[in-house]
Amino acid sequence: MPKDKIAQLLKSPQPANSLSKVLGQSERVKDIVEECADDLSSVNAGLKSELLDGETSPGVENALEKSEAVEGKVQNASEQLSLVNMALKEELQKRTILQERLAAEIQQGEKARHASLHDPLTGLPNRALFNDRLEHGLAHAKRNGISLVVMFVDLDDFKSINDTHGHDVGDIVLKTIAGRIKQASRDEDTVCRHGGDEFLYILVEIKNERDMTTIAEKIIATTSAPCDIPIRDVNIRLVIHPSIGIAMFPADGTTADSLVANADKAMYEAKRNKSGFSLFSRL
Ligand SMILES: Nc1nc2c(ncn2[C@@H]2O[C@H](COP(=O)(O)OP(=O)(O)OP(=O)(O)O)[C@@H](O)[C@H]2O)c(=O)[nH]1
Repeated sequence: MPKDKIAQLLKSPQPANSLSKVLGQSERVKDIVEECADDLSSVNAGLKSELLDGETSPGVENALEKSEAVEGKVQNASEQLSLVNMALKEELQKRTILQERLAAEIQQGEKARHASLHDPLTGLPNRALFNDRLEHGLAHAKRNGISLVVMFVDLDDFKSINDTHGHDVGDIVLKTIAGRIKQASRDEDTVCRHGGDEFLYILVEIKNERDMTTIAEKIIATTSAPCDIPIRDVNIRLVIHPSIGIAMFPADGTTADSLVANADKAMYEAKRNKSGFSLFSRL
């Protein structure tokens, strides 16, 4: 279901709420009618006892007949109202169940949408969402004549962590590093898990090479901070270094594919040289 439709559904007055208001009003009317029936009943009982005592004026018998007829009608109305209110209650229950089901389905749809666009291990956007954001970012950059940067981040010797300490420790390291890079990024930028130990980072409106360098150094610093991981009563300290390749729109590529491919090439250069990061424009 489209997002705006879901928002509209959630904002619109809940049908069960308005029905519950109607039911409340109807219950109050029923109470009043029942009160009237009781009042009439006691008036009529008084009139009857006067008739039996023979202390009546000539019109009383007539009045009692009419009043008893009204009492019957009011009682009937009260019974009818009881039936109406019972039907309203049933309808209210049905609508409440439907509303709950709809809310659960909307929530499930949202969860499925989130799962299809995010990496289950790190919670970061996945490749599909990254591609979408990159296409949008490029369209925006082209329209406004501004820059956009793609950074390709790959962890060095990550395989040895899995091999030495096991896959579970490798997973904790990936989650930790993902969280750190995400925390170091600006809200308007996108960090995604490209797969394995690779992350992609889209930065918008980077003004110059010095800014790119500063950000790359920040990612290296946050990634390389020691990871303390408790396993089976011992604490192990791991230090992971990244290699980062940087490609900038429009100088290093004008399409999503070319920017990612060129950032990847620059990353390999950084890995080869053990330089931390490398700019595609300098290869
Ligand atoms: N724990 C864990 N490991 C993963 C996951 N996905 C991929 N890997 C492992 O990540 C490792 C990636 O290794 P590579 O990038 O090929 O090699 P590397 O050791 O990092 O070496 P360089 O990249 O050359 O520095 C492989 O051993 C994969 O099995 C994951 O979700 N969890």
